[in-house]
Amino acid sequence: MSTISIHPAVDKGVAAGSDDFGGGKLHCHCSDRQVEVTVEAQCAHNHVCGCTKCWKPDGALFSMVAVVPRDRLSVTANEDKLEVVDASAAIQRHACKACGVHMFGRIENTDHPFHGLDFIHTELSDERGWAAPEFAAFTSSIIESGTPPDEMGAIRARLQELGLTPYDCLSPPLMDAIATHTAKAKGVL
Ligand SMILES: N[C@@H](CCC(=O)N[C@@H](CSCO)C(=O)NCC(=O)O)C(=O)O
Ligand SMILES: [Zn+2]
Ligand SMILES: [Zn+2]
Repeated sequence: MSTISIHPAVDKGVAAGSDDFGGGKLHCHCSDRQVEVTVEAQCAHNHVCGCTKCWKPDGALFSMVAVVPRDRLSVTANEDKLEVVDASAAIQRHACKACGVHMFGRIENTDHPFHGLDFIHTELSDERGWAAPEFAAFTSSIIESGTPPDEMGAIRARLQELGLTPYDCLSPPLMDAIATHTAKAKGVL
């Protein structure tokens, strides 16, 4: 067994989701007055992300993050505990002020390619059946959090072993979708 911890949800192998899964509730890590977010949809584009902005559980090198339609997500308990971590970021991450967990990330810029989608961490749900992570995004960015560059070879090999192909931005289909959006906005497509 590898000693590299990518993320607790994948370290023992990536479990497949369920085709008929329709969503669930996310809870923050507080023992008292937990923030609750209700998601009435299966997630899409689940991935592990090495960027410095996504919330990672203690000890994990990567976050695990997916998207759902924003109209399928609502805060159903203790919304007063939420605050936006960085209002200038494209993805505004609504975090619990007490425990620091990011409950959802929302894009308010209507011109953004992913506007209409909210970012969630499915590990915050007790339900099983969420679509599994498919790839690793922003792999090189873990260096920005202090990972020594000479460990990257072993980390990329572990990601490959788990079936999470490492990319340094998003996956090719998502990068193509972003470029298509930009090309249409410019009028060249
Ligand atoms: N090297 C930077 C990269 C940060 C970054 O661009 N993150 C992506 C992916 S987040 C989920 O996949 C992004 O879209 N960020 C927009 C935002 O965070 O608002 C770093 O590590 O910080
Ligand atoms: Zn909390
Ligand atoms: Zn990220």
